[in-house]
This record gives sequence, C-alpha cells and structure tokens, in this order.
Amino acid sequence: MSEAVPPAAVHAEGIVKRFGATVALDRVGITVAAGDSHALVGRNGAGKSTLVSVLTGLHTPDAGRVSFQGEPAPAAGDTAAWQTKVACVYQKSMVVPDLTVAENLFLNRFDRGRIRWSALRARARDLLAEYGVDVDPTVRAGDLTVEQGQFVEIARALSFGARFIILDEPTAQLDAAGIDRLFTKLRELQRQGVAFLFISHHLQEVYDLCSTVTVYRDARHVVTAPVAELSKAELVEAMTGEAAKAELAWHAKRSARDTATTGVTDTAAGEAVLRAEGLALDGAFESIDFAVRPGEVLGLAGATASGNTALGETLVGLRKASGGRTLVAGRAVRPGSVAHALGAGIGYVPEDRHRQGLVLGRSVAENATLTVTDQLGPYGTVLPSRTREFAQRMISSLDIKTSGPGQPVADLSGGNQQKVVIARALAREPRVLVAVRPTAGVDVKSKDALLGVVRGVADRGDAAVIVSDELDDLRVCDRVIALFHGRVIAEFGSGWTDRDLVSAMEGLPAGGDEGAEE
Ligand SMILES: Nc1ncnc2c1ncn2[C@@H]1O[C@H](COP(=O)(O)OP(=O)(O)OP(=O)(O)O)[C@@H](O)[C@H]1O
Repeated sequence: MSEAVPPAAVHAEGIVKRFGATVALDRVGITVAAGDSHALVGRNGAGKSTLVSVLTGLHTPDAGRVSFQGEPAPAAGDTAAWQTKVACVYQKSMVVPDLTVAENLFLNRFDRGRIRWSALRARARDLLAEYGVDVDPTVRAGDLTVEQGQFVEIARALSFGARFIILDEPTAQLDAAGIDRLFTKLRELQRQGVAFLFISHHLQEVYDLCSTVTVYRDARHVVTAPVAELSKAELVEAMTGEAAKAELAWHAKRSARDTATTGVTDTAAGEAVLRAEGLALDGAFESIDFAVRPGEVLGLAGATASGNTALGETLVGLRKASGGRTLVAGRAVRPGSVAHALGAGIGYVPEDRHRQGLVLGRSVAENATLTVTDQLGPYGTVLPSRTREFAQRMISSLDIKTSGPGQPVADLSGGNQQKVVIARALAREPRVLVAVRPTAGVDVKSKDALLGVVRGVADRGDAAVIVSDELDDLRVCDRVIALFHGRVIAEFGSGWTDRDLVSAMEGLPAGGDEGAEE
C-alpha cells in the first residue's frame, strides 16, 4: 500500500441539487481515478446531466463538495479556472460555427487588440498536431463533421491543462467507423493520464470503453463497480430497480408477412399506406421505390452519409425531391411541403429534437399537442382541459418523467424531451409515422416502450418507417432496406442477423459470406 496513488481526477461527495420542488441530485457522489474511463449511466431523468453541470461549474450545488486532483473546485463563476480542470464534450460540440477552428481554439485567450493571425494559425496547427487531431485550423468550425468538432473540443480542453474530460453521449451522431476512431483516441489519451467520465445510453459502449461504472437512479447513487464485475442484466437492474427482462420485447414477429414481403415494387397501388416511386434527391439518394403496407414497419437503414436520413426528410416534406413522388394511400403528396405531408397523414419524429422538435419555453402539454390544436376545441379554440388531458395520457403511456403537463419542456431531461416529440407525432394519429433515430438519447427501458409505441401504430392498421442505424430500432421492423451512398444495397425480412445488416450498412453486399473470417 506504499505506492503513491495519484489523487482522483475528480471527487464529488454529498452533492444535492434542487430545481424548485424537483430534487435532481440527492446526496450523490462520484470518484474518477486518474487515467480511468468511468461510465455514468441511468434512466432518463436520473440526474446525469445535472451532475455534469455541477462538475463543470455551470450549476452550484445546494450541498456537497467537488475536488479535482485533490484540490477544491474553483469558485463559482471563475470560468477560466474551471477550464483548467474539466471540459465537457457534447454530441453537438460547443464551438462557435462562424469562427475558424484556430479562432475557436484560442477563443478568449488573447487580448483581441494584440492578435497576430498568422501566429494564431501556427499555434493552432501545433496544438492539433500535439494531440494527433487531423483538422485544418483555417476551416470554419461550422463546416466540421460532428467527429472533427469533438476532437477539436478535446484538444482545446487539454490545451487549457484539463486532465478530466466528460463525454456526454458523444457517439449519438457518429457511425460505427467514427465511434471506433473516437474510442481509439480516448484510449490513447487515457494512457497519457487523462481521465474520462463517459455518459451513454448504449450499454455495449460502456463495456467496450470503460473500466468502472456508476449507476444513478431517481437522483440517487445506486452502485459503483468495475465494469467487468457487473453483467448487463445487473446493470439494467441497477438502473431500473427491477429484475431485467431477458431481451427487448419488440422484435418484429417472423410471420407469414415475412414471406410475402420479399419484393419492393410488387404491391398494388391501392394497398400501400405509403409509397415512394422513383424518389430521388440530387446529391443524397438515387431513384428509390418502396411500398409500406397497413400493419407494416419499414426500416431504412444506413450509416451517416448513406442518404437514409435525407430520404426520411424527403418523405415528410422537409426536403424537396428532385425526382419521383411520394403517395399516401394512393394520393400524391406535394413535394417539399411539411404542411401537406402532415395533412396527408404523415407523422414525423425528427432526429434533431432541439432544432426541429420542440418549443422549449412551452409546457409539455402545449408541445405534445402542437399538431392537434385543431382537434382540441370547437372552431379552432384550444381548451386547456383537453390539452392537459391528452398530455396526461401521453405522459403515462410513454412514461415521461415530469412534474406534470404544465412543466416547461426546457426543464425536462434530454430523453424525456425526445418522448414529448414522439407524443406530438402520435397526437394526430398519423396513417404513417416516419421516425428518424427515434430512440436517440432514450434509456434502455424507455427505448423498449417507445419502440413498442411505434410498433403499435402499425399494429392498429397504420404504418411506420424507422430511419436509423441502430440495430435495436431496426429490430421492430418487418422489413429493412439498407442504403449505402444513396442507393439501396440490400433488403431484409425480419430474420436478418446483426452481422448481415451491419455489413450492408458498411457497403458490403449481403449474404453469401457466412463464416467468412473477419
Ligand atoms: N432547469 C431545470 N429546472 C427544473 N427541473 C430540472 C432542470 N434541469 C433538470 N431538471 C430535472 O432534474 C431531473 C434530472 O435531470 P437530468 O437532466 O440531470 O437527467 P439525465 O439523467 O441527464 O437524463 P437524460 O438521460 O434524459 O439526459 C429531471 O427530473 C429533470 O426534469
């Protein structure tokens, strides 16, 4: 025991944080050892983001203490001092989009009057090279990919001297190759003594990257253990407080339907709820045909640049097709018109809930009913009682953690905001629901419930389209079309294997390679 153990990268104890009547953190603690990769997991609303705010100096806790490398945390408001201790990298990086990478790296570090731009660029180049980040410092930050933005943020944090970095769902917008590169970089930095707190709803990533895991539930600390000593079932049990079910409940059944859905163009026009005929968008995807029948959930699988998201956005009218057409129940939908798509019965769950999904200052009830206000009272009036009643129903069926329908959406945790977006799309009882990565940021248990709700849309006789690269999202589909570089590369019935679908999304032709060596 005589070896000198370096002080913990961060140590927090007895942290209490209240928002009005809500106790977001109830005497919790966390200790991240130097050079460790420590996961923090918990259901939506468990308190993870609130802890991040406390550990980065954004919120002052009502009680408790935080220290970095054995020294008390800086005073509240001393941003410069906090930056030398800790940084948080979010899925959307916090860089200023209109400034160059070099400017972002040195933001607020120089007296503006004395900036020498050539020197600044050279320093930025050195700094990026030092941390092995392959990004041109003269590029506008807004033009970086999510992955590049995150690497720049990490380099920026390290250059301030921070040896502790929080990653809040960093993989949410990365494809498999991007996740690999991120993890490789993190392992490399870990070897140099940098510690990470990793927040993710993808439990497999916790097992792939982290050596320690802490679970919070309902604002309380439940357990901290070496990852190797906790099975997935035990982890889920700690998160939910219930014995874990063996598997996700919402697999599409392998039914008679399966054998009937081998072709994409064989459906008679009258039967399909949604049909794409030669649908194309220049630069995104080429002429695509498919039909979604009543009772069917269709998956549009694909990695980041595959065109699947653009296809989803074209179906809902956010983008205007450059060729072909979309039909709902045999009637053509006006291209490029969200209002027309909505009127035709297409419900939409967008990927980016902050930009496209919610009015943050408004209540849960108002947001959940944004598309149905014409149904909530006579002659265009909105009856508050009906709005609340509808919202209350959605809150319980989707298990939204909120103090009530009147709570502003801005006060909900990220995953619970996503559920409000889904509630809103369901409110109109769409004939076809188009959902883009519907479970992003949603915890394991809620994920199951949400996918069940999407499945339910089809089971009541309507239809759904799930645009995603998440295998769990795609498992509820009766049929999956995989896109690669804007083209359909493969199509699967519900009996696909993870390996086949992943290969297709990576651009490898499906089938015929069973048993091939990696
Ligand atoms: N500004 C705020 N005002 C009121 N309540 C808040 C505020 N911020 C968070 N809360 C509440 O605190 C609790 C914890 O939220 P937090 O965002 O920390 O959860 P989380 O674990 O990060 O969830 P998710 O996985 O969904 O991101 C939630 O009940 C949330 O509604």
